[in-house]
Amino acid sequence: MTDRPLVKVSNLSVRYGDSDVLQGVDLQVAPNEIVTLVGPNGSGKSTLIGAILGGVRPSEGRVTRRPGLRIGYVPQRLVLDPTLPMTVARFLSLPRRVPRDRVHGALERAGVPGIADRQMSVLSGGQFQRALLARALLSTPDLLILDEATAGLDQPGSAAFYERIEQVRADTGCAVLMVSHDLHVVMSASDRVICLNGHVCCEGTPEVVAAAPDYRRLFGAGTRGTLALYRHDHDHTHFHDDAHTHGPGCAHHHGTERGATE
Ligand SMILES: Nc1ncnc2c1ncn2[C@@H]1O[C@H](COP(=O)(O)OP(=O)(O)OP(=O)(O)O)[C@@H](O)[C@H]1O
Repeated sequence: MTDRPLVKVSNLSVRYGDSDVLQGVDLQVAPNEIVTLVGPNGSGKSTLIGAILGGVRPSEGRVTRRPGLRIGYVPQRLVLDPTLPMTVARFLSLPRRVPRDRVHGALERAGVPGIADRQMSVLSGGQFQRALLARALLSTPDLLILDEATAGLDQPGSAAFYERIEQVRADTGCAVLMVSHDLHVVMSASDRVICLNGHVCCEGTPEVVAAAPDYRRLFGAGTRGTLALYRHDHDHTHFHDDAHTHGPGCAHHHGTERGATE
């Protein structure tokens, strides 16, 4: 296959002190796919992202990035001093000066073309997150990584943000790896969902994961309605019941299930 993975995580374990936060995690992100990581609080999602970004050291296993891979990262939050005057354009030009037309191009791609001269401190939550998205897009990433990028947005705001992410993927061809708590909202925008709880509990298309016993055990069964509510464009014609799931304590997973969202 020519579609060499952008990132390959192999048998990754991370330990903090004597606590195993991640155990035997395998994961790949292929070019152009949208992969969503879900999992309860403390299940190791940010740690896994940190290992992929290179800031968290594995205690076992490894992370392989395709040579020359450009990653754009959108953090969960960024706290700026509200008394510090800073326009969006200037924020995008930190730490390196970026030509004005590239700033405008990135803001347009992020869905907020008109905010370049506004102060960062007056942006709405959704605009602020899009400014962060625009900043991540400046490097024309092959892989966009978002860690709970919609924290603080309401559900319609989150849904709009994820639609924009899909648009960015369509326009630029980048792959997307995102962490989200907004399971119901985000799942319809994902090619593949990976449910993490220290290990990979289950993975597959959104439908497969939503139906998986491990997912339902972790998040309850009442998600289908909302999942359906935020579905858009994707024409899923069938449901599977054969999720790639594993019982609690299982530290490995099989191949991935793809293709239902094409
Ligand atoms: N630098 C660190 N030192 C020690 N323990 C840490 C460190 N970073 C994370 N942990 C612990 O590792 C576990 C996993 O944390 P992590 O932030 O990866 O989970 P998460 O799934 O992203 O959680 P959340 O959904 O709440 O953001 C938690 O118990 C956390 O306290």
